[in-house]
Amino acid sequence: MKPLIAGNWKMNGLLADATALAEDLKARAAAGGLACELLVCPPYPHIGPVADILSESGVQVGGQDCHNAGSGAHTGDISGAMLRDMGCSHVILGHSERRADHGENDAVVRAKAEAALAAGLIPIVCVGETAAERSAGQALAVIARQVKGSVPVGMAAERLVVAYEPVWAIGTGQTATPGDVAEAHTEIRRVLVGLVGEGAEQVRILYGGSVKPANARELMAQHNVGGALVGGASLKAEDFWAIATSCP
Ligand SMILES: O=C(CO)COP(=O)(O)O
Repeated sequence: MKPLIAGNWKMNGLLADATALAEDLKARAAAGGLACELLVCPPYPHIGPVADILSESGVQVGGQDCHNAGSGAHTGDISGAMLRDMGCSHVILGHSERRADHGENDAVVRAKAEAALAAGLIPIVCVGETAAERSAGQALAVIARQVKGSVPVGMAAERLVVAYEPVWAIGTGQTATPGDVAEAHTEIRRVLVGLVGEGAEQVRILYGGSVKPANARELMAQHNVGGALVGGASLKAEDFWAIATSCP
C-alpha cells in the first residue's frame, strides 16, 4: 500500500485560507506521479468548500473528529455520516489534543472508530505518550495500552490507519529520533497483530510530531512507517508538498 501523508489543519485559518491552500494543492497534484496518497483534514466549516475544490484532484479530505453516535441530541458535535456526506474518506480520532481538551479516553476513541467505520470512513486512530511517561520509561507500555483500548477488534486492516504522535513532539519542533519512531512503530505493529490478525502488516502506521521537509525523508524511511500526520507544516502547500515528495 502507498504511504499516506495526512495534513491536520487543526483550528487554523479562515475559509479564504482553506480554499487557497486547497487550490494550491490541487494545482500541484495535477502533475501526478506522487508515490503517496494525500489527505487534508480541514476544520469542519471548511470541509465542504475544500472537498469541492479537491473532488477531482486525487487529494482526499477528512475530518478531525466525529461523535460515536449516528445522530441525535449532541449539540456542537458532528457524525461520521455527515463527514462522509461532505466528501470525507477519513477521520482523525483520539488525537492527543482531543484526549487532553475533551477528556477522551481509549473507550471513547474506540466507540468513535466503530461509528466512523459504520459510516464508511477510515479512522486514523492516534496514540502517543507524554514527556513524563517517556522519562518514566513507560512510552511503549502507554502506546500498547492505547492501541489495545482504542482500535476496534477484528476489523479489516485496509480500513484502519494508526498514527503514533508522541505528545512532546507535537508543535514543539522536537521530533522523535528515527530510532524512537522505529521502536514505537514496531510495538504498535506487534499489538495490531493481536487485534486484526494476519492483515496487521497492511495497517499503515503514520508518524506525527514536528514533521518538516527537512526531516521527512529520514522518518519516512524507517521500518513500519507508512506515512505522516503533519500539523503545522501542512498549512503551507510548499512544505506539505515537499513532505509528500519525500516518500520512498
Ligand atoms: O499533531 C500533529 C498532527 O496531528 C502534529 O503537529 P505538528 O506537525 O505541528 O507537530
